Amino acid sequence: CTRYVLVKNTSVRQGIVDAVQRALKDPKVTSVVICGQNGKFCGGADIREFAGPMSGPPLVPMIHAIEAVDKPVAAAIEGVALGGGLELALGCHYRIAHSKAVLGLPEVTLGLLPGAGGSQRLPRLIGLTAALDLITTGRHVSAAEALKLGILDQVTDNNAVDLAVEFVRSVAGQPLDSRRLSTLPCPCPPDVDSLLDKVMSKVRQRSRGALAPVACVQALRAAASLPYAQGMEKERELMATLFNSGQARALQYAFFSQRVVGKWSLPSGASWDNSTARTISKAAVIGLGTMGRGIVVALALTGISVVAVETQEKQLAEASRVVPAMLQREAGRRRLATPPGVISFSSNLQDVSEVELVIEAVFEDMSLKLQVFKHLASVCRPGTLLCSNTSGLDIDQLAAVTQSPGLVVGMHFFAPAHVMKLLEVVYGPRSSPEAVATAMQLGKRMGKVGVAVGNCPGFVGNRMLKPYLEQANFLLEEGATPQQVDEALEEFGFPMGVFRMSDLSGLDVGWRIRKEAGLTGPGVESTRTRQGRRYSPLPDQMCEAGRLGQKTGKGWYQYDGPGGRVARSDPWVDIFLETYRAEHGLVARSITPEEILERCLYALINEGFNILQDAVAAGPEDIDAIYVFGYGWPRHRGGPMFHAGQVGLGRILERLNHHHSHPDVPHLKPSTLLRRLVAAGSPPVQKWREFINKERVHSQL
Ligand SMILES: CCC[C@H](O)CC(=O)SCCNC(=O)CCNC(=O)[C@H](O)C(C)(C)COP(=O)([O-])OP(=O)([O-])OC[C@H]1O[C@@H](n2cnc3c(N)ncnc32)[C@H](O)[C@@H]1OP(=O)([O-])[O-]
Repeated sequence: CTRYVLVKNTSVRQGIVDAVQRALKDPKVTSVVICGQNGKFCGGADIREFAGPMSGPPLVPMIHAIEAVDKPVAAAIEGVALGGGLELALGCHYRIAHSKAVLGLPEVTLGLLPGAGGSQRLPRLIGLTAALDLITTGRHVSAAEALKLGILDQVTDNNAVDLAVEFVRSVAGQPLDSRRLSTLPCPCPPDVDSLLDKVMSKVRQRSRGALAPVACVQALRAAASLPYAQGMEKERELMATLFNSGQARALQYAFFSQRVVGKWSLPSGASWDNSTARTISKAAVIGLGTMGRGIVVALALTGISVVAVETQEKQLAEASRVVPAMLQREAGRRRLATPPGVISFSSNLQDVSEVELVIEAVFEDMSLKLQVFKHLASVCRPGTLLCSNTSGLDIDQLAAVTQSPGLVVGMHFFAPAHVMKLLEVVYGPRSSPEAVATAMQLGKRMGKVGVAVGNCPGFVGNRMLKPYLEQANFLLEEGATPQQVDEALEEFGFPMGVFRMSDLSGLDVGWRIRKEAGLTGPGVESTRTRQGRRYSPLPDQMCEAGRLGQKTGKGWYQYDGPGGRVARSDPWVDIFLETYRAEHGLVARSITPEEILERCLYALINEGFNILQDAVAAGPEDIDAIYVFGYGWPRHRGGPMFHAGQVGLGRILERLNHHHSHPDVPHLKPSTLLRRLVAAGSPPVQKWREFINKERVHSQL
């Protein structure tokens, strides 16, 4: 057994082909081990190669050639064997892995299917049922699970390559027929058709218009019912369709966006690679409402010691009971043996004096937050980082009441905070790079997708949501029903339409904010114009009627009672809307799903362009990651800014101009950046950052 070293990513395929051929010809070689370099087997195909023509030997014949070799070939898996990497390992006769290795076929998450024989070999190895689960979800499995499933032959805590060498030597000369997966039948349960139908309907329901999960089931149906060669033909056909789809491009863009946002930069020039983060081991959370409790759990799961402070005794008692159970549950879900962090509960703000970082999570009220920040500034030791979990208040105003405004940032979590992936890290004009770096690193430790954003009302996510919600309300005024609006958005791919979502989160949240902004409340006239802009008082009137959403059993829909989850249309709402229109002299018209999507989505996208123009987000990827990870934007549509590029910037501009010129919809004034991008020939989304920077230098924005 001779070791051949395979070099460099771009030449990996050629390297494997050459090495296997040499091994075949060399009579001294009795067996072969394929391994990776630097402790990593293979993360799969290079996704960046998908944009252009593929060079080098193609993967499928290469894997067939390995499988056909008449000397035993083992894959020694360290680190990862994902996608094409696992498919390569499935072409080997044996698979030996290190206990920390991770395996999977995540192609579905990139809008593809395992297109190098994975959809045909894996079910032949582990059976149709288990293969359906792995391939349609794309989930990663540990070496221990892979061993149990039968993907691996052996797992070791020691050197996997050494074990694989020893192993293949021991089996040299033994027959290999039963080890060539392409020659085996696919183990299926007796009711195979009903299983496939069930999985297909589950996948269709879960994926909301995504093509890849459906194609994965089709490929597995072929594995279950056709000989290997015909199954491969089906895999090839399905892969060709997916490969050229807009969805695959969107999902691959989303994969890279998630990584781009980690490489944050601030307008000052500070960035991830020139700023140092502090390592936090002791933190505090102030306020143990829903958000505070989730944040405590998210911190404790990283192993950080947390002081959890709540001044209201009743709330504190409840949190002390509920939070440890939440932690236990979440640790179980993440398969952590014991919850690592230590939590101490307190009603005394003085107890945060020794921590390195505080996250304030009290009620969304500026005067209350200012009070807490003043108190923290006097209690905490100098140098403590002070963070606010605000969803849109001014970070700079909070920083101004502390001695070290550079150490203040926003950390905007999304409910439930221990589950949702998004974290907006909000920097004010005085926030130091160190504070931003620390918050971003802390987010990463918590498993979040952190996005650094500038300080403005609503930051990025909620600022874009405002015009989207406004348009949804205007559509009700003009003749749509909540169901029509929600159905159009859900058909687009959102898990929930805007009105269902509003019922879930509570209509009173926005009501309180509008009251604070002087837009509604006692003494404010009930007109359709407020502060010089079109305004819909519909949601305020719903709140005034006590319809706050699911918690009151009634909102835009009716529910089985307070806390009910199943939304049913409510004739009360229809009468309410008719009465409202009559009072304001509005004549209901028929509104198409296309108009609903244009009005809601293009309003949101237009605000995204304004945000880029104002440098509140560093690039379109930041906005897209925020919407995919925090606002339910369908991942297979990339994100709002990517979607704008797919639709065509010229088309978006034309439709915004059209709606803007409508006398009753004066809100949709196209952003200057959008106009300039269209004038510049609508460059692809990957070029916008560069374009914006150039425009800024030439003072065009
Ligand atoms: C015929 C077709 C056959 C086949 O069925 C198709 C496939 O295999 S489809 C593929 C199926 N495979 C997958 O879907 C696996 C996708 N990859 C992963 O899940 C994780 O990256 C991995 C677990 C491997 C490492 O996680 P980690 O340690 O946290 O590290 P990280 O995530 O931060 O990445 C580090 C850097 O590597 C980059 N990069 C990574 N992978 C790829 C790639 N495949 N390509 C290109 N680039 C890739 C990544 O962008 C980043 O670049 P940068 O410039 O430094 O920002």
